[in-house]
Amino acid sequence: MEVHTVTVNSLHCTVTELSSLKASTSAPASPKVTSKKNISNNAVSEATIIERLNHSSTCELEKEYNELKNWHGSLTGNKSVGKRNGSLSGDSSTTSATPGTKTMESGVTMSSASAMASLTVAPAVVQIKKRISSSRTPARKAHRIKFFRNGDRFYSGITIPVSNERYRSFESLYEDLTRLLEESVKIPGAVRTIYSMCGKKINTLDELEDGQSYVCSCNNEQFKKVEYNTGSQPLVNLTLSNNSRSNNQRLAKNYRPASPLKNGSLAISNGPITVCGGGPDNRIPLNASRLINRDTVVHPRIVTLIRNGTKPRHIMRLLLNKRNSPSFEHVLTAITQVVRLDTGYVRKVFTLSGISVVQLADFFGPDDIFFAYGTERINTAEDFKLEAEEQRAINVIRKTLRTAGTTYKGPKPKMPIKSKKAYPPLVDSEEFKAAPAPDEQREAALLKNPGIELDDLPVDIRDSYTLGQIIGDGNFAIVLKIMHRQTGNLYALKIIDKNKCKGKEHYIDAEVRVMKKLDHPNIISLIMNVDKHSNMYLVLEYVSGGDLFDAITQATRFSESQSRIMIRHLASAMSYLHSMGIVHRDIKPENLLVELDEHGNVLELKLADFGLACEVNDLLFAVCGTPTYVAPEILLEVGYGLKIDVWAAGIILYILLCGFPPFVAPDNQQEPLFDAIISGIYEFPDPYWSDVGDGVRDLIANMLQSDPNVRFTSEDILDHYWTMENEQNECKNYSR
Ligand SMILES: Nc1ncnc2c1ncn2[C@@H]1O[C@H](COP(=O)(O)OP(=O)(O)OP(=O)(O)O)[C@@H](O)[C@H]1O
Repeated sequence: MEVHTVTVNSLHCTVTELSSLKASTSAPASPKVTSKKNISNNAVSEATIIERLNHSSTCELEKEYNELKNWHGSLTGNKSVGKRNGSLSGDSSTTSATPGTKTMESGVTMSSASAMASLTVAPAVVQIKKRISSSRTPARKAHRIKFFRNGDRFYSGITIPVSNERYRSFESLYEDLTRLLEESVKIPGAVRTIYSMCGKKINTLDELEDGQSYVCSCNNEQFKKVEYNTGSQPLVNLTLSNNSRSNNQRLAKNYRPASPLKNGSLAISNGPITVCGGGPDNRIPLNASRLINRDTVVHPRIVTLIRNGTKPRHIMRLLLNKRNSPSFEHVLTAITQVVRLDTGYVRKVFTLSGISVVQLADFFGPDDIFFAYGTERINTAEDFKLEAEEQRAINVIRKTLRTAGTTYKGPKPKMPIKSKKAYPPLVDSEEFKAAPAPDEQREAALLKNPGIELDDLPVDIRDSYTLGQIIGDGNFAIVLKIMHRQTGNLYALKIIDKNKCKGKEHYIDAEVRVMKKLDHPNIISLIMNVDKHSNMYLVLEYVSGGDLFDAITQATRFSESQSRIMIRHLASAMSYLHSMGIVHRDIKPENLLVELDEHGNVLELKLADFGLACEVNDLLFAVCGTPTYVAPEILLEVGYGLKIDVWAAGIILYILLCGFPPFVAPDNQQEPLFDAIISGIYEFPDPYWSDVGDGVRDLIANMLQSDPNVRFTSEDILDHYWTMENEQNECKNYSR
């Protein structure tokens, strides 16, 4: 017999429909379908179905259905229940259909596990189904209903189709809901009651309205009126028709309407959607409006949180940005992580004046101080009064807190002092034209100042290279330009003074060990190394444009497109390093070497100086780095890892765009600088930032996240939309 394909739902619905006709039939057990062979050989003919109809009880048919489901490999159960709203089509089948396969329309329902599954059934089933459908009383079309868990504002709910056919009693709906909720959240027992969103008890299936949401309560829990997570609305609400609009407006009476965002756009509140202005023509899809909401509302800002508890209460700050605040629920989660209530999740948030915060925009409006509550009772009279000590703490915060867009009063903050001596780059050819061959006297004179004897130079280096000018002078090393005699190629010779590194020799070993492993276009390559008694000699790839510190001093600040090139190169180098489990630990403009064009534009950037680099096998605790660029977790001594490099790169990106660092202290004093870094509070002050776009601000905010767990990785930097702009124009894709 020819085998055709329809979805398993058709079999299920046939069983369900048949069962509705046969509910009262008691008959001998039907022959069981237990194997693939049975199905394909017998291929469920019309006769078989009718036979079963006459002899099976509902429960037996259901049992057979379950056996089929268990047998069929493709029935792995997609949890999206009622995905196709009862419409059964062959396109979800996994076996190929022969001509004659039919697509069936039906208002019937499907179980969660069967939603995406397929089985082979004879086309006769279609005929039988049609016959049965026409011979029975008209059925109520399945309604798509969303269910939340009582009291859980974070659970996004589950939408299932509900019809009289599917659920012959409330008990069976309870059973299904218990099973489905258990799959995704912890529930204290079986679902026993269903409430409307206003807390009205639902007693019959007919009271469940299509496209609406309800709350499932387990055991005998009272209805909890919280702002349920309506982040994922039932499909029917994606656009507002006149009908759904009236429904929504009716329900909206129970909710505080969201504040209007843009003319005619939908404002999303924690309840049904409300329309702000305009007629039906202003309708826009919900998901689009959600984006408008997030993109227009969210900008990096620091809010102050008062944790509910015994007075004086804990006061803390949290940086909100597009990464941690894409939705209202995400902000609550971020607040939950910061305030750490004894009662767990933060479920209620109020402004200082006691207004309930119900939507994302409320976190980015005029209020920036919020009370955070869990499930505890709110004593409005007492809770919203601040004690003197609390008020003082808030005043201090207010003094230091300047949010984005504020105008910077006072002198422009300065760059820190350069940590290495700068040497003006010489015109390459001139320098070596003067000394094409080895000139011992000249070379000895060159090395005299740093106190190096010419005889100390390793033979390999003396024989192959001509020494040029000193081009760099760090804390532990000097760097000279050298030329390979045979090829005429330029290199840099870094001579590390071991005496200056007494007790820290392992850093030199690590620098060489790490550099030997590396091969990346944005990382200086190590050509050769020679270890001598008093010095370590490294022959390095040479970069002609000097370091980024000097480039910043020259340019004062860079355009977004120039900054983008640099941050891409830096992130590319970091992501390569980090993929090898190596942290640089001293990323700063002095350690970034640049190739410039004749106009001073940066063409290429390369990461240098691996003197503090090391492999990360566990959390690191050594306090090291350079103050302006040091990450808060280093200062807090809580252990750190690869993400400290991302922090430093965030500081550099900020500097590139405005010419000064985000965290500064008067007279470069370290203590207030460290306090500022630990506070995580910085700003994008006008006029320096007035022409800098939101994209790069967002990237910086993500790189300067105080919490390393939330902070971007180097890969995230490369994937950020601002970094990726105009990517085809440059950026080499390089992998190990
Ligand atoms: N490969 C190179 N090409 C061109 N210039 C270089 C190169 N390597 C280093 N320099 C220059 O030399 C300076 C000092 O080099 P480097 O940072 O490696 O020294 P250091 O003593 O390890 O520094 P620190 O003081 O951070 O320990 C750099 O800031 C840079 O200006």
